[in-house]
Amino acid sequence: MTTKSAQRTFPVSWEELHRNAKALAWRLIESGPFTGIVAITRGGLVPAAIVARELEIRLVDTFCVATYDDRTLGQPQILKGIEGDGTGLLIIDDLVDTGVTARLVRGQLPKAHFATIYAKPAGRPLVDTFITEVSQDTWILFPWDTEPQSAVPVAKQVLR
Ligand SMILES: O=P(O)(O)OC[C@H]1O[C@H](OP(=O)(O)OP(=O)(O)O)[C@H](O)[C@@H]1O
Ligand SMILES: Nc1nc2[nH]cnc2c(=O)[nH]1
Ligand SMILES: [Mg+2]
Repeated sequence: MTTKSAQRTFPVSWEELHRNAKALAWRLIESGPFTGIVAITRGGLVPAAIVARELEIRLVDTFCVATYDDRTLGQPQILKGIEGDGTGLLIIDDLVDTGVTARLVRGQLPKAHFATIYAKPAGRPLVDTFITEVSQDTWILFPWDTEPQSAVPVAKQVLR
């Protein structure tokens, strides 16, 4: 999704992220066992760490791909892939939006199980397991991309 079409933001706290990643682990129990986890960098790193802890999987690798520059969708660039067809592997990313990243990774690892915490409608058919669906015009703000700052008082925000 590009900046122009994103109309609302959905901030996610560390606590919420942790809770949702644990919920994902619970759901994935039925789809395993998995021989290892592949985190899609960078967004999949934190969710993959939590799922690896919950599923007691110590073999964790990365599939390094860059699709967005800030909020602008581009051509996905593979910086590091994974050998093989993905048999027995669990791929974790933070979300699917347009599905461009997921389509690329699935093409490389067709036998792997693909899981995300969040899914938007366009990317949803590309994910095997996810926890929360958000609308296509929502931009999810992850805790690693945000910092607390002073908020403008409500009275000052009201147009008179
Ligand atoms: O379904 P799509 O439209 O492909 O969007 C989803 C991808 O976009 C983000 O990654 P990004 O390329 O921004 O890199 P990052 O994970 O390093 O932040 C996100 O982490 C997913 O990997
Ligand atoms: N942080 C973030 N990255 C994205 N990449 C594609 N869609 C999104 C989104 O909604 N939030
Ligand atoms: Mg990513």
